[in-house]
Amino acid sequence: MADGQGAPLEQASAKDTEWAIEVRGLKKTYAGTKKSPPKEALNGVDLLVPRGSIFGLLGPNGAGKSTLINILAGLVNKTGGSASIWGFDIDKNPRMARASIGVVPQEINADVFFTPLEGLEIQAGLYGVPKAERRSMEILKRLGLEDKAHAYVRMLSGGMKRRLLVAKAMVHSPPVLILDEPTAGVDIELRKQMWEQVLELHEQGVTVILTTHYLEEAQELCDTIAIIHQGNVVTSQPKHELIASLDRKMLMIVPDEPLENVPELGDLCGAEIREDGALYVTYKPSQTRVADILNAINAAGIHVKDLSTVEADLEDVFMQMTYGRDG
Ligand SMILES: Nc1ncnc2c1ncn2[C@@H]1O[C@H](COP(=O)(O)OP(=O)(O)OP(=O)(O)O)[C@@H](O)[C@H]1O
Repeated sequence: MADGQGAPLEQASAKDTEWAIEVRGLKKTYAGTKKSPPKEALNGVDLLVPRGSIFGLLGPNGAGKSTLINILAGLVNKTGGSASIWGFDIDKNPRMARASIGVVPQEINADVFFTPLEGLEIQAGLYGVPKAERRSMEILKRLGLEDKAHAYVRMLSGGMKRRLLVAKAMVHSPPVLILDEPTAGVDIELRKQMWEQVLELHEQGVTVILTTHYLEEAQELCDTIAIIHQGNVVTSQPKHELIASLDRKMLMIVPDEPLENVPELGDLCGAEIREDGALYVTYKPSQTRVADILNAINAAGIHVKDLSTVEADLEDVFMQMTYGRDG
């Protein structure tokens, strides 16, 4: 919890670092039981989260994301390796490390006995934030809950309850906020609202780390992405570099007459015909020029009516980095 010194975190940072989170060789093995063997959930994870980023932590079910978050939040003990939050090592300086991070959990476990304002005040007390320094109303305002400050929590909508969880994670003004599946099971409208909140927090200088199963969410929000798979980080880089590294682009070619057979294009690219008779071509931009594909299509006697390119997206990367590795 907070160290009670009231020192701004920027000044108090244990060492000058550009990283919000620095994880090296992190390991976690859950003890086995009579029925199940020990489980290696993290096998030596290295992860650097730049300050000021919106960082997406992706991975299939059971990859180890929650384990990693829970170690950072001080809820699970690591088996090996090291982790620092805002320059504070979680072993050497656990209080400052914990004061530097806010975690918004997956489940809505809103406390029905308190109003949002009371809930925030209690949370601030738990973190040792002195009364004079509490900003509960300001935080509620920031999250659009000002007029619900004195409402019964059970009367809040699902979206408001989620925002209240974010507010609670912010009471001690942590520079790093982790959102665990912030939009799981919410409708599109609420998801968009949540995205706006995340972007606003980011604009206010908060480093945001989020886990999500919605790849379009990571694509929309995050500037940096790590993919974790079977307890290892398989990639961690700026989103655009990650997508470019896939070296895969698609072309949609609409011919004058719908095609019935795939034309002979050699090994320039992969091609398939869509239901409407258009040709869908996949190629590696590092090896093949679009002009060569078009020449081959012309040579096959196909007249092109329309042409569009389709960029690879995070989903393609994710599939290659995770399921493409299995087996
Ligand atoms: N308390 C525990 N005891 C034993 N094994 C556990 C425990 N918690 C998690 N595991 C196992 O560790 C592995 C990683 O789990 P973790 O919850 O970190 O994955 P995750 O990436 O968060 O998955 P999800 O996306 O489904 O939440 C899984 O195989 C899981 O079954």
